[in-house]
Amino acid sequence: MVSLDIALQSKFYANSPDKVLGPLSFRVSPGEFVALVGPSGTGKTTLLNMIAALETSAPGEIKFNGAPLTDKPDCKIGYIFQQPRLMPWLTVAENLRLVKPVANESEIEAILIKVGLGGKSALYPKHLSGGMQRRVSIARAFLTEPDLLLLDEPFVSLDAPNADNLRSLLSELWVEQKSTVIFVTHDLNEAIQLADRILFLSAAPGTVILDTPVDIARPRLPDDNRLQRWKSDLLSDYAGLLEGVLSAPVLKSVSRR
Ligand SMILES: Nc1ncnc2c1ncn2[C@@H]1O[C@H](COP(=O)(O)OP(=O)(O)OP(=O)(O)O)[C@@H](O)[C@H]1O
Repeated sequence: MVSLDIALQSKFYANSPDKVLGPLSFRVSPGEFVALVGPSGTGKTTLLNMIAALETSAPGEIKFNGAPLTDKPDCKIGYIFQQPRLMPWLTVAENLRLVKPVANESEIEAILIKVGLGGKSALYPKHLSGGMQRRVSIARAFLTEPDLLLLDEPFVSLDAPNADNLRSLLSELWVEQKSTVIFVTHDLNEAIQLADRILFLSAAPGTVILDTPVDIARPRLPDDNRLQRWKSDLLSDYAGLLEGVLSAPVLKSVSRR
């Protein structure tokens, strides 16, 4: 588990004059599950990439346990992308070993059993359904027991039962491993179900316009009335503030649910 401190004035890409992010300042405590919700193009993926050192940041803008991020962060980071990104020419076990070459067969099988894929280690991605491939990507992230887990809309475009199953699986693994989590989503219901705290980002350039704890005791099931009540209260308390965020095209369907 790590704490994460973000303090950045601005983020630009070299090939564009437009500011993507900033100013942005927040802290994530060890073991905390934070959801980032915001309109499309507000820099959420950019921020995750900066935290994972896949994108440049200035010295001191990102700190793990109070220490500035370096090219090789000295904490284990798991990253689950929108698409599973499995190597099609490698088996399930070989895909998992990409992140942990020393993992032995029983370790691989143990994590596959946890994600409901026991006995599937020798299969190739093309033999798996879309939902199963996402399970492999979750197994790959948790195999390293990450201190910090970054998730970028991992359940988008899945059918509702599959997405529900994978959210439960994510919650179980998080409770077990207690990684610090940053979860990007467009789905407010999903954020409320999973997160300890939600940060709402403005339209680009992304800044935090609302930082709210989700004070609902766990476990939280998707059809739990407390989630809907909490959402209604949030939307009535902060209607004006969140209007821009929740009326963005990609979020419209969510706020109607
Ligand atoms: N490598 C890059 N070079 C230049 N501009 C980029 C690059 N990557 C992203 N951008 C731009 O930065 C802005 C933020 O993109 P980003 O993908 O971080 O937003 P996002 O909030 O994750 O969007 P979405 O919710 O649609 O996934 C966009 O305008 C995008 O076009």
